[in-house]
Amino acid sequence: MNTTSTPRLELLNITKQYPGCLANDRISMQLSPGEIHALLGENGAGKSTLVKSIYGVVAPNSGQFMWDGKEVEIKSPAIARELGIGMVFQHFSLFETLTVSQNIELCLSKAQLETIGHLGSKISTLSKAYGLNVDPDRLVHTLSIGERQRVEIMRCLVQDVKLLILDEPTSVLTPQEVAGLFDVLRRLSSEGCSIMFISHKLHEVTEICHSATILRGGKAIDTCDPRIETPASIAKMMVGDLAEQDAGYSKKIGTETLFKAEDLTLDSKQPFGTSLKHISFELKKGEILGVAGVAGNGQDELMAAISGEDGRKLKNVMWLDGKDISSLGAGTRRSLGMAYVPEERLGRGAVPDMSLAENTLLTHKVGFVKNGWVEWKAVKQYAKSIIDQFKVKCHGEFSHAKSLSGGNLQKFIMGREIGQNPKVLICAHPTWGVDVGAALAIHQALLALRDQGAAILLISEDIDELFLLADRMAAICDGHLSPTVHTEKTSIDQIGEWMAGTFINTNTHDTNQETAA
Ligand SMILES: Nc1ncnc2c1ncn2[C@@H]1O[C@H](COP(=O)(O)OP(=O)(O)OP(=O)(O)O)[C@@H](O)[C@H]1O
Repeated sequence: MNTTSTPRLELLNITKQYPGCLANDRISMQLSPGEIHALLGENGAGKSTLVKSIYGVVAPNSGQFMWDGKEVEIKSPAIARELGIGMVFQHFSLFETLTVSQNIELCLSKAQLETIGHLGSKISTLSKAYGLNVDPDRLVHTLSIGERQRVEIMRCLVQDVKLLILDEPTSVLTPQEVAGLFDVLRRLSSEGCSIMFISHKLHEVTEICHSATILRGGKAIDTCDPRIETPASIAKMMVGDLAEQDAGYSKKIGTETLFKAEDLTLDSKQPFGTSLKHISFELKKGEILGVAGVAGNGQDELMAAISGEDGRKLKNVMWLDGKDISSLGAGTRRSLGMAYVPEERLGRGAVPDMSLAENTLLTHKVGFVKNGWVEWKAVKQYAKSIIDQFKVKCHGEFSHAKSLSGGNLQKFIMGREIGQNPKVLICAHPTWGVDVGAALAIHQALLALRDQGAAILLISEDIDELFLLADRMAAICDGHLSPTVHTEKTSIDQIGEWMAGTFINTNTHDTNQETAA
């Protein structure tokens, strides 16, 4: 990092006012060439708004940007890219039906394309140089989340990026993918590229960042050198003292079986998807079963099969409370007491252009419709109670889902599903993009639901969180589910080996048994 030279980027009093919300309040900061700078703060503190201003997506009301010492107006992402600013969003902005190469081509100017020459070759060269493993000819809809993120990073690299902005880049990556990403970032930094890094995972900030700015309520309230701080000391700067630490929850043993899958085998609908192979497991009343796995190993397909979103009518493979639900649609399964939190919060977890109240109505199958009429008063009250309980920062139950910050929408979706008191909750990445304080609240709500007698299936790539919350653990690899084991009787190493598929043998019917442990 070169702190003596002119800053690569300097922000002077950047202010952004949304109707009823001062998202950024006179923020000033600077970044040197090669500096990895963390932008930290609670959900809704204004981090995404600030980086969107830098990338020309949001127009600030006032303030100045200095780029390599000269004032610039960043009126659009195209102008940002011309300056050498690249951004990887929290919600990826790729066209699913196009290939990797076509997606990257779309954001390049004619002049850039001419300089690059053959784009596919450039992608392959950079892919090798940075260890990104991106195939230019793959269709985006066939890629896992981790792979899509690498495409987004590649999109920035082909443009000779000088400032790379990453909005919560590690939220859905496996430990191995995070390590790979950090190698890329360190290498870019050593080559003089500045990096702005938004994350709620504070141990990552202390590991990789050279500096940090902390936002609260739209204001830059503090700065620090994360290399000499601890995750706890940074958390304190962000949200004050946390009442309770998120560690050592007691483990429970489930009682009767509420949900059962037996020999669930289902071909993937996607050409590059993962077929489910002889999956059998039981979810018991009053327990959390955690499923670890590297993205793209059948988690999405398993979720779709259990929720009924897959749509294919099966027979005698899934039971809820003893009833065969294999052929029932998603809505009917919900009305029988199942609830889901999918991985993708905008689009599948919530309809972006609908209000929070309307989004609540869509998934709540009991109590909101009487004699064919929607009971709006009850819908509004329910949406409001989630907002209050989970401290969702928004302008009320009529805010559009898309106007919420990522973490606040996640809190709302989790609250909406937990609040239905389901018998069975199937949940992917419960705390994706959620700040430390809110993650604690979500963990406690999940545990309270378990303690009330619900059965919870937790699908996640965050092993630490699985070990913290799950009573039993399993791993999914290439569409096979490992045996399950009591969390206290296993280790990260064993689950890591299962994630790599060591449990898969030729007799796949035998792989789902409870281990002797
Ligand atoms: N388009 C919009 N219209 C109205 N308000 C908005 C809009 N976009 C963001 N906001 C509000 O601005 C504030 C800051 O949001 P922002 O997304 O920048 O927060 P954040 O710090 O990135 O949060 P998170 O960690 O949850 O992603 C929030 O209160 C949010 O509700």
